[in-house]
Parts: sequence; C-alpha cells; structure tokens
Amino acid sequence: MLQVRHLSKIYTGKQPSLDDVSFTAQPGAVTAIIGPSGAGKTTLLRSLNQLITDDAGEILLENIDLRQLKRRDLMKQRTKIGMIFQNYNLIEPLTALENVLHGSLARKSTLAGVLSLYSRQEKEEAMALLADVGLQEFAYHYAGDLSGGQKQRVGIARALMQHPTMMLCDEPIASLDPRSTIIVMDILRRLADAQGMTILINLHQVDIAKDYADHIIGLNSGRVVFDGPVAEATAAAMAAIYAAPAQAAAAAG
Ligand SMILES: Nc1ncnc2c1ncn2[C@@H]1O[C@H](COP(=O)(O)OP(=O)(O)OP(=O)(O)O)[C@@H](O)[C@H]1O
Repeated sequence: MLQVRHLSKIYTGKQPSLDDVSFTAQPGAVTAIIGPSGAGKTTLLRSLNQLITDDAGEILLENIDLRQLKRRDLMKQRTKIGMIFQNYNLIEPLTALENVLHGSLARKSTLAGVLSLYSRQEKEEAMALLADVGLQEFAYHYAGDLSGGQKQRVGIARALMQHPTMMLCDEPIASLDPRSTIIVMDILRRLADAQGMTILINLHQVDIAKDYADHIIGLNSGRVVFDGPVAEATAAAMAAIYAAPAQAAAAAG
C-alpha cells in the first residue's frame, strides 16, 4: 500500500507544484491521477519515486517512509517501484530482450551490472516477461525498430524485471494509437488484478481513466480536488478537476 501524507513541492521561487497532497493507493487497485496540464501529475510521480527531492511530507510504501531513507536503503526500496514513461526510455540500439534484462540491474552488484552479466535464469525470465506482453517474437528486434505500442510493452516488461510491488506510469498511452492504448491499459489492469500490484497512472484521457481505474485522484494547481472511486467521479467532480486554477483554488478554500 502507498500512503502519501501532506506532500508538498515548491520549485525555486514558484507556486507550489504539489500543495499538501494526501491520498492512499491500494494494492490490487488502479489509481488514475488526472488533471489539467501543469496540475502537478508528473511532479507527483517523480516525487513518489524520490527522483525529485527537496519536498516535504511522507511517502509511505509498505509503511516505510521513502523520504527518511539514506541513499543505499532508498535504492533498495526503489527496486519495488517500476516506472513507465510516455517516451518509453528504452535504449534503442539494444534489442527488446536486452532492454528487459536492464530492468534486473537494480537488483545486481555494480560490477555484474557494468559487465551486463545476466544469468540463464534472468534471460529466461526476461523472455517469459516479453511473452507475457505478447512480444516473444520481437525479443531480438532492436528497440528502435519497434512501434510505440511495442516499445511501451517492452518498457512494462523491463519494469517487471525489477519485481516491483508498485508501478508508477507517467502518461503511458499519450503517444499511442487507440489499439495500442487498449493493449497497454489491459496489461496494467491485469497486473493489478492478477498480481495485486499497486498501479498509479497519470492520464489525460478521462474516458480511459473511468474505464480502467478503480480510484481517481484529481489534481488542480498541485492540490487534490477529488479523491474517490470512479463511480463518484461525476460530471461536477470533473468540472472541478478541470476548472481554471483560480476557480479551483476558490472551491478548495
Ligand atoms: N523542473 C522544474 N522546474 C521548475 N518548475 C517545474 C519543473 N517541473 C515542473 N514545474 C512546474 O510545476 C508545475 C507542475 O508541473 P507538472 O509537469 O508536474 O504538471 P503535469 O500535471 O504533469 O502537466 P502535464 O499534464 O502538462 O504533463 C508546473 O507549473 C510546472 O511549470
């Protein structure tokens, strides 16, 4: 379970990008984070993984506050967090299989990592993960030659190689066509249902959020203006989430 308490982040000399954000994300549930451009969605995900520091509050992953950890312990906890990016972040001159194997680096010694030494078991696991996302026959294709949807599936397999308990997905379908969108969202939904993972997804597509998520967090100007089950995300709630910043601030008091 992820519990976020009073999380705030101010980039130098600016309005808060995250303003006293609190919510809980449950294992086995898909939590969609929605809100207008600049609402703080990416900042929130990066903060949850402590890629952004100088923030305030508590980020409790399985009751351990990530913000209180020393670097070494944070690295260890981070292996439990898989990240999925809009632009995939693959190494394009490497094959799909090699990209997936890279996901195991977080769990390895530096030397083994530098030398890219992978055990037979790791190679079999990476192949199995590629098969799980429907890409077995593309294992030896260069990542740069794959379609956007295929790249994103490689990105998911790579994250799964870390053995995460939580996935943070930053606009994972923003660059995908409708068919690839469904394939990727189905995979993320399955990870929650079948493996009990905690899945957080930043989304711009409200209809996709309603179709796939259990829970919605609505952000506006760095504040949580909606936190509830999909069934409660009414038209009025949506209007508040997507209101102009001044209106949203007035409504939030
Ligand atoms: N590195 C940075 N330095 C300074 N300000 C930043 C930085 N990153 C983000 N911001 C500011 O923080 C606020 C939130 O940005 P963020 O990218 O988190 O929003 P978002 O909801 O993800 O937007 P989008 O939907 O457009 O991706 C914005 O006002 C943005 O200008």
